Amino acid sequence: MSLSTEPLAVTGAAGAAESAAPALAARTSGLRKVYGRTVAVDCVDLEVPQGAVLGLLGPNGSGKTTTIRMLLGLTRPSAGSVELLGVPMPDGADRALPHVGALVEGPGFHPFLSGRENLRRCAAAEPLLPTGGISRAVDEALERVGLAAAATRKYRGYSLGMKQRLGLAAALLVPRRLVVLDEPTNGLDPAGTREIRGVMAQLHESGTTVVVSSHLLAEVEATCTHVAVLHQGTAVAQGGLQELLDAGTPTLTVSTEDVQLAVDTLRDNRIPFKLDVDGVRIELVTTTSQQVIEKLVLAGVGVREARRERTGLEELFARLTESDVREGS
Ligand SMILES: Nc1ncnc2c1ncn2[C@@H]1O[C@H](COP(=O)(O)OP(=O)(O)OP(=O)(O)O)[C@@H](O)[C@H]1O
Repeated sequence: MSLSTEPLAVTGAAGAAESAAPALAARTSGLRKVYGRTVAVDCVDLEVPQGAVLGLLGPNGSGKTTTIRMLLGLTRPSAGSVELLGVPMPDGADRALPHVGALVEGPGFHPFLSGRENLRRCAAAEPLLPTGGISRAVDEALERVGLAAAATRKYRGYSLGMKQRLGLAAALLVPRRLVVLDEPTNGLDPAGTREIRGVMAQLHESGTTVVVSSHLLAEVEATCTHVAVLHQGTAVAQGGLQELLDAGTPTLTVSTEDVQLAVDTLRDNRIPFKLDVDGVRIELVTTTSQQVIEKLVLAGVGVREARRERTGLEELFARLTESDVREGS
């Protein structure tokens, strides 16, 4: 991935963020945050390519929210640097943030105002939104997150999913170059999750860069083009999702009732394997799944099911979360 180190020309109120597109929508270098004795984030070099949907993946407490807060200038790094849309943070916050929509740590809405009234207040504080455009922007944002029908209801009567969607609507009041979402589907039912995914897909199609944190691999796999895996505050993997998925050694799990015959066949063919719950598991290092299946079938092994699995990212993420479970026990 090429890095743009060129300083961007600063023009007008929004400065660099408006004048040219940096190669990376966000970048951190040697990012570190310490709270007392807790090192929440350490040595994180994050690169968010323009137009990517980057999943910040990691178990609870791995530093996702802290990283996002530093990206947005909500907290100052103890060490290292952050660039958002080509400008340094937090000092360039006034220039970058009008182009960034964020849903972090539950939005602060007024409980006794309706969803629409709340959004109008948010809209009035948007530097890029002219006063005359507020009503339309609010209605469009409500429509986009599926809250148009509930727009006049008081915020305190909203379900968790509706509150989350109103937060997303606030983040989408003006076209953004970058949208940052911290665990946006937390606590949502499947329908709410689908709606948030739909909005993310729309953002991606329109060229908006998205950073979304999650502790769920499946969630990231379903929505992201890129991923960065955090573990105990450090980034242990980063890159294109497909690249990472392809990086590990694939394995083939063969379910069979003829386990002994399968074992003998694999030994005869010098194919390393492990016994699995209902069959054998083969690391596809020197052989392909087709070759393995052919050898087993020719030897008379009744293959009930054969599946390639445990790709690079899954393997890595499993290792992370398993080590956390051990540490916690
Ligand atoms: N304001 C704070 N003061 C003290 N410690 C903090 C603070 N914020 C975060 N931490 C600690 O920093 C570490 C990383 O926390 P962070 O919230 O960034 O992780 P996370 O990956 O977002 O977790 P989760 O998935 O549970 O939201 C944790 O050990 C957390 O307890």
